[in-house]
Amino acid sequence: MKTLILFYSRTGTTETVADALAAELDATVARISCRKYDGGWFRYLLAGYDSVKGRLPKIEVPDLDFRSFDRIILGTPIWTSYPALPMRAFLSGKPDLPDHMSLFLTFGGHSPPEKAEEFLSDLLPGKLEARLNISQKAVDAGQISGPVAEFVRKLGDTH
Ligand SMILES: Cc1cc2nc3c(=O)[nH]c(=O)nc-3n(C[C@H](O)[C@H](O)[C@H](O)COP(=O)(O)O)c2cc1C
Repeated sequence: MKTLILFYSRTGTTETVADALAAELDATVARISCRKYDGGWFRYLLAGYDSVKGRLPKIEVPDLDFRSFDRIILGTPIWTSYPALPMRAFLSGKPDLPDHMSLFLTFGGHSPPEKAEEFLSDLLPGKLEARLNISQKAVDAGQISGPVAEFVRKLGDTH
């Protein structure tokens, strides 16, 4: 099964999970970039401010034919209880995505991930096949192999 993992990551946490999933699934990994929020504290504050306002930024998306993949797994951090703006900007462009979509979120821990999950799933066609929420603390502590294995198992159950 040809799998794409498409993620946004400002500080590397979501990227770590993307790489771990890619290794398990033999998947292609691609990154959505957004220069506006790259950097230190000022960019962090700007990201938070824009997120509260719902101000979608300009992003760079890899030039890929998304329909050529059997399934896509989207990965994003949570910002102000919502999916990070670069992922929201990507989906608001109504990309032509396959029916088999899954999702993973990373978060700092001060908000439950369900709201961001529902927000994203409303922007996607069809039902999500598998979901994974993982805290930055777990990623930093290297405690992701269990949740990653569980997510991969769920994906396997759907095909
Ligand atoms: C602007 C901004 C807002 C955030 N808001 C939340 C939040 O509402 N709830 C939460 O649990 N974590 C929040 N976080 C923490 C991130 O979700 C967490 O650190 C994430 O793992 C970072 O992923 P990354 O390293 O891939 O960018 C926020 C981070 C940023 C930069």
